[in-house]
Amino acid sequence: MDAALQLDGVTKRYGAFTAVDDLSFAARRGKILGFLGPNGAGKTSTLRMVLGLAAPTAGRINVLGAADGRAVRERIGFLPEERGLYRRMTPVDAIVFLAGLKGVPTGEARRRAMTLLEAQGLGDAAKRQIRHLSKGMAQKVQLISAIAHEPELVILDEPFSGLDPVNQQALEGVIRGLAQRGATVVFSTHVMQHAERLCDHVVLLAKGRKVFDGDIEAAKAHAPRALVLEGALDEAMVAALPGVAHTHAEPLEAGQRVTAALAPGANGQAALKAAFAQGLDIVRFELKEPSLHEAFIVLTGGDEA
Ligand SMILES: Nc1ncnc2c1ncn2[C@@H]1O[C@H](COP(=O)(O)OP(=O)(O)OP(=O)(O)O)[C@@H](O)[C@H]1O
Repeated sequence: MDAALQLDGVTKRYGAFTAVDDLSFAARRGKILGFLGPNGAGKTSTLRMVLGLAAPTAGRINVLGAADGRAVRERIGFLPEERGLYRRMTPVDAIVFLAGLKGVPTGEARRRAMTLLEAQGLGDAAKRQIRHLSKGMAQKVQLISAIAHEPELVILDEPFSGLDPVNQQALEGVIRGLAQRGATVVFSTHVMQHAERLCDHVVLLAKGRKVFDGDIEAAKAHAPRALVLEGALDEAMVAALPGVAHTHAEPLEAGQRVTAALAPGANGQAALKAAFAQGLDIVRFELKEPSLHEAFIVLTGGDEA
């Protein structure tokens, strides 16, 4: 199987409420999959079913050849959304203990723990009790404890939450490193910027249903590109340019900024050429690609991430 993880028609109901609705997708080996959706979309419920912490109401899961994560737990690394480690243990001891549960001999686990802690700038904190570490440091230790047994499949539930921008960037580096050494990474997030930078593939979930499955470029193609013009402009003239679907104007100190959303497939260069040909008083222009966040809003029908 080319996929490390595959879901077919997976549904999870809590009583009459459907949290995950007929969900199918696959995470290819050695790739980074972003599992995206607003709060309450069903991401955690899905990951819990993959791990075998909850049973699907319907559908099938194949994770590293097993029906759920329990039979292959030594080959999976998991960072839960709820954080917490043994507060009176040191980072090294916590990592060695958890790696030991996954079959890594103590000496080897200690060596890996020190290497990973040092790589994360936590060499000095390695032998202090976890309760004395900052929240961000403790979170890094928890991440390390999820990957010290060198799992084939790494599942991270909202790994960026609670980290400052510097540590978020460091975590992006860790995730890239995991994929470079051949691991499959699945991470959930409601922050699109991380997914946009990291993912080979994204699955978007809204209210339990999959609304998109594909690469970042394909996701972005769902949102309009825009031509942004600044100057002493007449909004109606911009709206009449070829390929412009609708416009939005904001006042500037001098003149205004008109953002013209382009119709699907419209040629932005042609619209810009026409703007100059018509003598519009343009002092600045930009052809703007949509962000994944903008695509997400279109795909979820305005359900903000
Ligand atoms: N054990 C449960 N019993 C009843 N409802 C639940 C249970 N667990 C989750 N839900 C509901 O299912 C929906 C999906 O929750 P889930 O935690 O899977 O979403 P999520 O996408 O991970 O969101 P978040 O990022 O907020 O954790 C939510 O409406 C939640 O209230």
